[in-house]
Amino acid sequence: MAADTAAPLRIGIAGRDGRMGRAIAAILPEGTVLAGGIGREGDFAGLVEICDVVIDFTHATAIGPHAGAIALSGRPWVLGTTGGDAVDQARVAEAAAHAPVVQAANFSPGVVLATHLAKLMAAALPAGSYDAEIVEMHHRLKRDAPSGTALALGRAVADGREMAFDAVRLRAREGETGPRPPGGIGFAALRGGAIVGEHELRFTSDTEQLAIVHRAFDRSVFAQGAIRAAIWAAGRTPGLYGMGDVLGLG
Ligand SMILES: NC(=O)C1=CN([C@@H]2O[C@H](COP(=O)(O)OP(=O)(O)OC[C@H]3O[C@@H](n4cnc5c(N)ncnc54)[C@H](OP(=O)(O)O)[C@@H]3O)[C@@H](O)[C@H]2O)C=CC1
Ligand SMILES: O=C(O)C1=N[C@H](C(=O)O)C[C@H](O)C1
Repeated sequence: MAADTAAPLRIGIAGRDGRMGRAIAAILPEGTVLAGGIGREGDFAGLVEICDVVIDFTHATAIGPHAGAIALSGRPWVLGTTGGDAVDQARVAEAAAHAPVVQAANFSPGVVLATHLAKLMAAALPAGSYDAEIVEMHHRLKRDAPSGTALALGRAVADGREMAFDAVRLRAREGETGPRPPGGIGFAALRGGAIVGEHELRFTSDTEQLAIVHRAFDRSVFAQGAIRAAIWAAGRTPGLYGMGDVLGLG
């Protein structure tokens, strides 16, 4: 008997009752079904078992344990959680050796393009004369800073300049900071109200400034991207993918 090709894609949401989990559940399209969802006390490995793909918007402390469960199951994982460290990222990479993993600090198409532009601009504007600074603003409940998107933009600038990001990243300024180190990439994180997500990358020289600005007006822009990534990831071979892959941009 032929396989039932009309079976809906079973999507699980880790962080189901959070801001992003609710935004995703609200717009799941035809051809998909919400198979389950969990909060912080939930059984992630159990959720993975009953789904074709898991979308994960939770907290940085969950990245490592969730990556372990994904590696064991081989199930596709769409990871939007930010705030993880290098150890978490190593666990994500390990999971991606066993399962298709789509990871993005920001699932909006505008940010995919902004990140690409950031790299091109950084390659064109000499680091010695154009100072790169990234300003982000988010709602008052955001827990990590700088945002994952701000860090991704910073990495793109470092890539464009062929520098190691950790070597040029400038951390928070306070007190007697001394002059700005040449070639550094600075960050400022603002928090307030219900702002969904704003990012601005500025290249400033002695005589001019060039900037890219992205503003998300509604979480549905991230939710749509994450759902698109989930549909794309189902049935893929293991690997660590980004939204550029999902959108066919490489
Ligand atoms: N990549 C992107 O495009 C975007 C990424 N994000 C990122 O997604 C994450 C979630 O954001 P948001 O939805 O606003 O956050 P919320 O605080 O609104 O929701 C977080 C959800 O995760 C659950 N949770 C909290 N701590 C843990 C834990 N230790 N283990 C497992 N689950 C946990 C919560 O459970 P409970 O319901 O039990 O409290 C809740 O359901 C953040 O890292 C944020 O930066 C956000 C927007 C877009
Ligand atoms: O926590 C948020 O809200 C957001 N987090 C992501 C990030 O840290 O970059 C993406 C978006 O800016 C909203």
